[in-house]
Amino acid sequence: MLTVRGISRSFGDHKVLDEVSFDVRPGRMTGFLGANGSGKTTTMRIVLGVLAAHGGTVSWKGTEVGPDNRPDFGYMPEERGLYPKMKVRDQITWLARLHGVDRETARRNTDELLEDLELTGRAGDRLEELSLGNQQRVQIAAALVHEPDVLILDEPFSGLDPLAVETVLDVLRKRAAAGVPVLFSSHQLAIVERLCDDVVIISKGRIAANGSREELRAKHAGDRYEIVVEQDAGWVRDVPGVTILELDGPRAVFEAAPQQVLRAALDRGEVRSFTPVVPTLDEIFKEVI
Ligand SMILES: Nc1ncnc2c1ncn2[C@@H]1O[C@H](COP(=O)(O)OP(=O)(O)OP(=O)(O)O)[C@@H](O)[C@H]1O
Repeated sequence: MLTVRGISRSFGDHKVLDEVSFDVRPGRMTGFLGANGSGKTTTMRIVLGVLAAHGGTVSWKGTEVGPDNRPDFGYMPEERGLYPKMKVRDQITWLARLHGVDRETARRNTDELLEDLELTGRAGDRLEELSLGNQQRVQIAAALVHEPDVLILDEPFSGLDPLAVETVLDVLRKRAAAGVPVLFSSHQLAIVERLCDDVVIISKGRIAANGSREELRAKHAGDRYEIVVEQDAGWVRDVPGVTILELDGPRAVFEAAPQQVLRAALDRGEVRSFTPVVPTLDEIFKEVI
């Protein structure tokens, strides 16, 4: 497990990170969410050791990370930094070799990744000849080719079309399933909602929410319900203690007094459905930041 504890960092007088703590668990995809400038990239750079913290620790498998025991990170930076003139396959293989991977493994890993990322047909093209979305896939291959212990990806899904998102997702899930902790930032909440096991939300340099997707949903669920009956549901507003949030013919969304509403509904006729309303990640995000 990768453990971040009490990380702080300032730039001049500006405190950008204030006691940031969270875990990235092996075998799980952890989404790192926050508004622009909330401190995601700064946190990732400190985790990677390319930027110093002014307080706090990063630990890997229970031991504080230092120059001697840094795990092998696969990093996809926000500023994509590959060579535009170099051919795709040569570039990925070369990056693997830079990480100390032997020639044969480097070639094999490169070809497997290009296949998984549906780039085999572009392997001999220069990077600059590819569309931006395909260049993005090459960046992902570059982060993964040396079989890193931990994956840290800054906005890996930005600029990808929905099919490309699925392709990249499959590749990342495969790594997570093999036991690699995967931390990635994203502004695309719908994607995070669908694919993340764990979610960390940062706001103005502080952790605003943190936990498994289900834990967060349950924690922020409140006392909200949806009922669908046969006839008009307007009577729900007369049930004592109830606050109506939405009313649309036979459907009502309301807060509080669920048992009273259900009883009153059954007295009147058939109940088509009655469910607690679980908040979306989008709603949780807006609530906590
Ligand atoms: N090298 C630096 N010098 C001064 N300020 C910096 C530096 N790096 C980051 N900052 C400031 O730290 C804050 C957090 O920036 P950071 O890049 O970590 O945010 P982010 O959450 O990754 O944002 P985005 O979603 O826009 O990528 C911002 O106010 C930024 O201006």
